Amino acid sequence: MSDPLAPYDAVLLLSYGGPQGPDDVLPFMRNATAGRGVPDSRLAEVSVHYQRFGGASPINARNAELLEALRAELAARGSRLPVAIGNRNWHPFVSEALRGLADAGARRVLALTTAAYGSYSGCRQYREDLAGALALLADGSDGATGQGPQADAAARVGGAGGGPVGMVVDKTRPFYNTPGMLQASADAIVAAYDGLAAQGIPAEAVHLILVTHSIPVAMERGSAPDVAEAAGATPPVPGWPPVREPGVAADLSTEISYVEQHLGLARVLLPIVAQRLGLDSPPALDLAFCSRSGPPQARWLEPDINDRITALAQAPEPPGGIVVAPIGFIADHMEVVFDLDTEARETAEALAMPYARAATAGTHPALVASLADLLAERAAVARGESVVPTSTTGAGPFHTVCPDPCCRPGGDHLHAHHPHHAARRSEEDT
Ligand SMILES: CC1=C(CCC(=O)O)c2cc3nc(cc4[nH]c(cc5[nH]c(cc1n2)c(C)c5CCC(=O)O)c(CCC(=O)O)c4C)C(CCC(=O)O)=C3C
Ligand SMILES: [Fe+2]
Repeated sequence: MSDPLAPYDAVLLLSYGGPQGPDDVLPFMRNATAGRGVPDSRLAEVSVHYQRFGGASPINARNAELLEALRAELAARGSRLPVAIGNRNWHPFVSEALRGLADAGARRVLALTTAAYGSYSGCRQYREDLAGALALLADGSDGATGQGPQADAAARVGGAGGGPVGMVVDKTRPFYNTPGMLQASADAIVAAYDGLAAQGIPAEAVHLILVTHSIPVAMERGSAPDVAEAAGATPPVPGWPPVREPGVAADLSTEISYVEQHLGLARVLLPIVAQRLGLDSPPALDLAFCSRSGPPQARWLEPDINDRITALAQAPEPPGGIVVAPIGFIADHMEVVFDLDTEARETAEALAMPYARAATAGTHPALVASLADLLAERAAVARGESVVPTSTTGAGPFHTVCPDPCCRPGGDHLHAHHPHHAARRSEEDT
């Protein structure tokens, strides 16, 4: 009997990676910042965050839990495919994971990222990581030589297999718009409100702030620039039929930017939260950002979560408490345990503002089920079946291969194929 995920013969969970001990912190930070214009001062500052946690990022344990939950879910659905984890910036690197799968006989791998939203960082860059790892595998050099983090990985894999391998890897689409993300986010926010209610703060008095990772403004623009125009279509509307022909990358009319993806989730999430808490109207839509990086002169998405908390606390009628919900992350990794549980909490405490941080989705069964559905959806596409992707928001991105205009890093790379747009945008920037 064929596997429900056929034609794939392995699954790869693609993630960011994090140090496993104090000695890993500096080399990990060098990998994470290499060639990305992150100043040494920021590298040093973030290294201290990791050392505060004994040099080990919680991302490794959280990803191990997700891997186990996903394995169990796929097994329960009758799949026998091996599931491995491969990271961009630390062991096991993508090249190490693919070599392991190849040595076990895999040749057609389906990759799923731990990034829920599409942008260069969360989408195209993972495809670049896969391409780099596959190039090493194809000439067998992953066991010996190479460049950058993958090469470092390769040097340590040494001879596990070593020979050239031809392998194909496909990737699933971003999954912020799946039912599992919606349900896990709603459950977590309701639980955080309940925590404040137990301290005597009624839901009506609470202000909800949704939080995600800041990215450069240029990367936000590159995440879905002028895609409606590129497709010759009207902008995305709820209920747009997101039908995709087998083998065709995307319906460009449903491609929306990184920020718009968060707002799309928020618009379906807030009424559910209100209903479950018995509120007369949904909480105000308030999206803030954490973990700003990059050089000081670069523009990143704002407001920063700390600035937002300060502004609320100093408003004429401050809320009775705040719930901070990190919908941008699916697990409690460093951005969550440091930037939110440590820094933002201190900001709130200094202003005597009651603070509750909503849980991340983690291994919420609804999320794990949606991730398994996503793999099944992509496998059906690979088999040539016509598939209507599930979307709680009515919009994408649904692509599994970035259409040319989307998921661009921004900056000089933005609009490389649209010089007239580049000119217009640089005017806007000045
Ligand atoms: C959109 C996005 C996600 C969410 C999607 C996804 O999950 O992929 C994400 C996740 C993560 N980011 C992480 C860690 C870091 N991110 C950095 C730097 C950067 N992140 C960026 C964006 C994102 N990052 C960007 C545009 C940069 C600037 C440099 C560059 O363009 O790459 C740096 C460098 C130092 C700094 O400046 O902070 C570090 C150490 C960890 C691991 C945490 C742990 O160890 O527990 C995770 C899950
Ligand atoms: Fe993409």
